[in-house]
Amino acid sequence: MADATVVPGKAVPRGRYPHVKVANGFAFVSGTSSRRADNTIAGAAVDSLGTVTLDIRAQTRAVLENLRDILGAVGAGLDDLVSVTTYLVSMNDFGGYNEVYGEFFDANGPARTTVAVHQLPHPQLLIEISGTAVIPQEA
Ligand SMILES: N/C(=C\C=C\C(=O)O)C(=O)O
Repeated sequence: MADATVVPGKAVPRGRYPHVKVANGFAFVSGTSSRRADNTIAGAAVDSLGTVTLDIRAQTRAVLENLRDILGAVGAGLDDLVSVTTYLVSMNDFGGYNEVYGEFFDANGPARTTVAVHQLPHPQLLIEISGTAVIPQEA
């Protein structure tokens, strides 16, 4: 059986897909950004002149916190992730991303793949992460 969940209080998916799908004890989390429920983007600031400042560290932190919240909705957490795939718009952001990632995980964390992509679904997004977790079973 597979259960699809759109998590209340999180940014509404901008397409016909769930935040997370549960199947056979695994939680498959859709690509997740730093977008907030009000559609603003953590780690993106626009000043009065319209100058946009994007912060990979803030975006990475917000993405991982969003993943944590989405996993929490299906009884899992970041520690239950077994695999993640990270999409960066620029490998110039790899250092900042990697630094914050290391605050959340160590070498016992999920298997990880990081790739650069041409674009993400909003011009202010620098990073998106998808992942798979094993949901802890109650004894
Ligand atoms: N996962 C997708 C987009 C995510 C965007 C966001 O979280 O802001 C998708 O379109 O497949």
